[in-house]
Amino acid sequence: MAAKLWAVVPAAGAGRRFGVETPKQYLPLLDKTVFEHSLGVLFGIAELAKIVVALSADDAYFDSLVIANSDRLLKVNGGAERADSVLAGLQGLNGLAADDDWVLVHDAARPCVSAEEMNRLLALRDGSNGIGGLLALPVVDTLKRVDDHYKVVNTVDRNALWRALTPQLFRFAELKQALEYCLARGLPVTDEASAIEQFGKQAKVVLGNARNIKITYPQDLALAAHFLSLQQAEESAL
Ligand SMILES: Nc1ccn([C@@H]2O[C@H](COP(=O)(O)OP(=O)(O)OP(=O)(O)O)[C@@H](O)[C@H]2O)c(=O)n1
Ligand SMILES: C[C@](O)(CO)[C@H](O)COP(=O)(O)O
Repeated sequence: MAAKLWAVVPAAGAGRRFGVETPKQYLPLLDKTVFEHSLGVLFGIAELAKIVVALSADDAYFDSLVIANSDRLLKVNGGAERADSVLAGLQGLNGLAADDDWVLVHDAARPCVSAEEMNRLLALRDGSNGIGGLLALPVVDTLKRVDDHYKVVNTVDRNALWRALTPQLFRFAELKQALEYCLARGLPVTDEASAIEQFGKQAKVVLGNARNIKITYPQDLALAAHFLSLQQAEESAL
C-alpha cells in the first residue's frame, strides 16, 4: 500500500522571546492569526490525511479559531519543549499512521511557508534517500564565534552551513524512534533533523524560501505581513 502523508504542528510554545501575554501563534497577522496562516498551506495539500496540532495543556485560544472544528484536525497536548510537543503529536497518530508513512512537521510560528517550497520538500518522497529531510537556507552572513565577554574568538567557515526551517519531512516510525532515543538520553533536539542525525540517519536539505521566517521577536510580525502581502499579490497576478 502507498505511504500516506500526515502532519504535526507544534503550537504549544509560550513565545517568551516575543514577550507578550498572548502566545505569538495567536497574534493577528493581516486577516487571520499567525497559526491559521501556518496551517493554510497544509490545508491546501489534498492528500494530507490528518493534521495533528500540539497545543499547550492550558491553551485558551485554539477553540475560537474558525478552523478549530475541522475534521482534518486532531488536537493533542504538547510538552515542555518543542521536541516533546512533536513527539506527542506523533503519538496522536498511533493506530492511524503506518510505520513507513510520511509526516510533515511544521512550526505554528512559520506563517509564510509557500506551496512551492512545500512541493519541493514533498518531492523528496520520490528521491533515493528514503529518509526525508528539511527545508533550509545557506548561511549568507560572515559568522563569528564570540566569548562570554563579547570578544570575537574566530570567524567560522560558513561554507556548508545551512539554516534549518520547517516543514521537515520524515517517516512516521523513524522520527518517533529518533525523538524517543534523543529525549531518553537528554540529547539536544531543536528540530526533527537533529533527532534523525543523532539517531544515525542522514537527512537531506531542500532549498527553502527566505520569506519562510519564524516569528520569534515582535519585529518579525511586520516582516511576515509584508511577505504574505507580496505572496497574495503574486498569486492574484497569475
Ligand atoms: N514546548 C513547546 C515549545 C515550542 N513549541 C512550538 O515550536 C515552534 C517553534 O518554537 P519557538 O519559536 O521556540 O516558540 P516558543 O517556544 O513559543 O518561543 P520562545 O522560545 O521564545 O518561548 C512554535 O510553533 C512553538 O509553538 C511547542 O509546540 N512546544
Ligand atoms: C525547528 C526550527 O524552526 C528550525 O529553525 C527551530 O529550531 C525551532 O525554534 P527554536 O527557536 O530553536 O525553538
